[in-house]
Amino acid sequence: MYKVLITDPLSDLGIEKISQAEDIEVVRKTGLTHDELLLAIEDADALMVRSQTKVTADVIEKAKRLKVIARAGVGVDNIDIAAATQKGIIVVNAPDGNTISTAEHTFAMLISLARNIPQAYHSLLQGEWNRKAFVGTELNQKTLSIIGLGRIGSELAKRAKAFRMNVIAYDPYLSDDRAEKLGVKKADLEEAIAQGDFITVHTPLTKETKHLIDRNMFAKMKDGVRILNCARGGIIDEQALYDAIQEGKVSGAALDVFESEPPRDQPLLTLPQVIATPHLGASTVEAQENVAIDVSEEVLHILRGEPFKNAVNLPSVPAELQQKLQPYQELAEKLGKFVSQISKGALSQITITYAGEVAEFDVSPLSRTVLKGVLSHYLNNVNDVNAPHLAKKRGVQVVEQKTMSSQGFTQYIKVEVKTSTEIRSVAGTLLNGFGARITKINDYPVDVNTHGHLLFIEHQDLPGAIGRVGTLLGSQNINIATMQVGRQMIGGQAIMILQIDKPLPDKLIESIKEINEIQSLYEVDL
Ligand SMILES: NC(=O)C1=CN([C@@H]2O[C@H](COP(=O)(O)OP(=O)(O)OC[C@H]3O[C@@H](n4cnc5c(N)ncnc54)[C@H](O)[C@@H]3O)[C@@H](O)[C@H]2O)C=CC1
Ligand SMILES: O=C(O)C(=O)COP(=O)(O)O
Repeated sequence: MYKVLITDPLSDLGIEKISQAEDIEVVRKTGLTHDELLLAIEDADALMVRSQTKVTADVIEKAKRLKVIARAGVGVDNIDIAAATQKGIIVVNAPDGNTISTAEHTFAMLISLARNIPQAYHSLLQGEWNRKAFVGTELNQKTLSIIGLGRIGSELAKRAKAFRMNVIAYDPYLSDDRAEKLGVKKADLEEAIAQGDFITVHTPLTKETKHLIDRNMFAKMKDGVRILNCARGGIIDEQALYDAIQEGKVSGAALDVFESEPPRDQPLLTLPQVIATPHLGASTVEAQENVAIDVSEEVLHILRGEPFKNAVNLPSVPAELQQKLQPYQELAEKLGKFVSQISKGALSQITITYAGEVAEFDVSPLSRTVLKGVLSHYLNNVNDVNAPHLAKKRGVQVVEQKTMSSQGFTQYIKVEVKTSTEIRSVAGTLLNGFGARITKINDYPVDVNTHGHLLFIEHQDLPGAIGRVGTLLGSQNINIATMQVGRQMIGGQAIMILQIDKPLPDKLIESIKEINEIQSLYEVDL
């Protein structure tokens, strides 16, 4: 039974499926204090949040079973991704579910800002009839500068164009083609800042975008510019915005988000030029259902070990590629597991070589799986998420290469590890109808399947050595399922790989090691 902890208000309908799943216990606890969260997270397998819950490093540290943090929305700035990654916890979000709602909310703010609707309504409620104070401005033919033309920025651009606005956009990842398709003029940041009658931000909040719009930027804007932030508090420097409004440089601002939420004693909210909403961009019935359904599905997939889509701390793998790589995943992991279990000494380098058909793909997801296989021999809780991070932290160099030489196989993967004392390698292939096979160990050609419990023995190729091992195993009632031998030359160095039905008792291992011709023995669990 998996425990899924939900600590922010999520749509009932959106979480219906996960709540009814037989292997899931859903626990909803909203409005927790930080200390209460530290307690509640301890035995949770999954945590589902919106923007309110702060999933800080100490929360992640306290979690003993946590496998996934799911953000029912887009921005993940309330989650310490680095801490989650280090612990191998997958972070997923719902990147598409609230796009339209947030774009529509931003558009509502844009019109409200242009026509002073909130201020006029407020004045009317005060018993006033003041038509002079609230003269607005048309959107028609005005320039809207969009900083960050992602999902929401793009939807906003379409709506602004329908209102006959000139839309210009700054986004370092915006291609000419996409800008053209959207009918948007691509600009650099300075241009977008200098030309906008309205400037709106739609980037994530990151180290790079924190205070992207600062005092310097305000100085470069048109006099009377209007500013919108329906993305994240902190992208715009709030103090600089306050000063720019007071100086008359900025004639109005519409804010849905704040550096600290809920804002307390926020000076911007005392200014008549500022209109604001309490982080309502994604607060529609539709968006909340969408994001809750999306992350519930992701959580179910992750807990059940099935493929999932929207991990924030794993590079995204297109579905088509994922499908092509799927058959190789098991081979990649088993090669890593095998080679690490037959190596001694401190690990310093892992070289992964791909040849044949598999080398035609982007193999980086497979390399992660190889790393997971290798490192899980040395460390607990290694997975695809934290494997590269752990390798780096331990100073293990990872080399990924492709070669033309596939050793006669249609596809071929070789994993070589270098330790402080030796170099070992294990290679394998996928055989039609037989699945993953290990085809080479060090320089010995073999044919071993990738399941169960194996003994890998290095010995001198002398008559009787193999028989003595067999006799000892038989005497202890250990059945040998399959056996492979290989040698470099008659009487020289040789290997034996025995597939046995159960692990050996320590005493028996010692007895085998005492046989004269035996040089080393490794137990390998695959
Ligand atoms: N107010 C609300 O309730 C909501 C707020 N949001 C916020 O809106 C943000 C954007 O959401 P989406 O459009 O869905 O994300 P997205 O990932 O589709 O778009 C973000 C865009 O920002 C661009 N970008 C990144 N760094 C940049 C930089 N330094 N300068 C300019 N552009 C940069 C990216 O290239 C990308 O195109 C989210 O990160 C979230 O913080 C999202 C949903 C609801
Ligand atoms: O999706 C986002 O990034 C949002 O900001 C929406 O936040 P919320 O889920 O409404 O707390």
